[in-house]
Amino acid sequence: MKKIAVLGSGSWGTALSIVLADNKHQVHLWGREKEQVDDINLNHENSRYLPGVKLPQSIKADTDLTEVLTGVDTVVVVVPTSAIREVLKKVKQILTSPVLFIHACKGIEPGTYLRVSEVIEDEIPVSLRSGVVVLSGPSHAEEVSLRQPTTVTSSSLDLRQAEYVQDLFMNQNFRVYTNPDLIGVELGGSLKNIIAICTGMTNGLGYGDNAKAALMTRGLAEIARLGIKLGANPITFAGLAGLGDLIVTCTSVHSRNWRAGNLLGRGKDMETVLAEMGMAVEGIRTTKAVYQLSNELNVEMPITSVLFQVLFHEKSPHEAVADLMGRVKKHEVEDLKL
Ligand SMILES: NC(=O)c1ccc[n+]([C@@H]2O[C@H](COP(=O)([O-])OP(=O)(O)OC[C@H]3O[C@@H](n4cnc5c(N)ncnc54)[C@H](O)[C@@H]3O)[C@@H](O)[C@H]2O)c1
Ligand SMILES: O=P(O)(O)OC[C@H](O)CO
Repeated sequence: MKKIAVLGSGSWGTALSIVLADNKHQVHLWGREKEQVDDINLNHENSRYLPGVKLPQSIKADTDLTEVLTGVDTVVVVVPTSAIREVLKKVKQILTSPVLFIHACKGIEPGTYLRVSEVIEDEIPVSLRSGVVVLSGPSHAEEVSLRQPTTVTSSSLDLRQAEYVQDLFMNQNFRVYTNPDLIGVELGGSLKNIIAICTGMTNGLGYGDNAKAALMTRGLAEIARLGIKLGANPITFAGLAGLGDLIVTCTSVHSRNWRAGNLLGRGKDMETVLAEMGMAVEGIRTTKAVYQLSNELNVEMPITSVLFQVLFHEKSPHEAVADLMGRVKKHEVEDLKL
């Protein structure tokens, strides 16, 4: 049994805490909202993010970050990527000895184009980290919290640390594979959100499964194209952190990215959509980062590019579809550049 700090008491931080508590680890969950922390401690529920789910009584929540970090050597970071730096800056003020950072976030930082493991390395001095591991894959918090069968991937530059994380989380409902391709695993988990917004949007426009399959397939081609350029192993995109997560996010009503896209497709504006969601929609920031990065690297990403125009330059979803369908003719496989 280990004492583990989980930073972020939203949907995914809470669901991962359930997995760790089921594995008999002592979970100390940090949340910034007192109301939520009290709900977890007193009612053993997180009714704002996972209504109706009973949490193991062993999970203790706290708003005091120092308290949560005391005596731990393993820290799971599960806040939206927009909050990562802010949280890490607080963490490094508190730590006095190195900890293993596990992150379960899916996004790319606009401006720097850094993956979350790179943001951790950027913010946390070597003297305060013993390693960085990502846990990613097709996993909706709503299903994990009900202990439904789920498979994910643990990845790190140090395979032994990925295996350590595999052992921490793995149980009969939650199967964890390892993959040494940190770049591919982080990119797969982040970039699928862009495509999920698009599939939600086409559903919102009234289009069906043909459009969804087209976006997922051609979306995977452009994810792989950028990934290969950045040094990822192309095979990773056929695995859990690639195709697996693309499927689960593009086809599920649980997905916040899909739902946000769906509302946009139904004609709602971005401000209304974000207010209605009230949860992290990672794909929006990631679209901006990836659009800019792909332009800098001269990697063709037509789906990301039209979504960027919809999200940030008021292109209508109808026009975006017309742009994609009216592109010059192409060879399919040659276009993959694998
Ligand atoms: N929800 C899922 O099913 C799921 C699955 C896999 C990965 N993820 C990833 O996990 C990450 C977190 O997503 P989530 O679903 O838990 O989001 P969420 O919207 O459900 O919850 C976000 C949590 O972060 C907290 N937060 C926001 N800004 C903060 C800040 N500055 N300081 C401290 N806390 C802050 C919020 O209070 C909230 O508790 C995202 O990168 C997401 O892509 C989510
Ligand atoms: O709800 P989403 O769209 O953030 O997706 C959640 C997970 O990333 C699915 O694996």
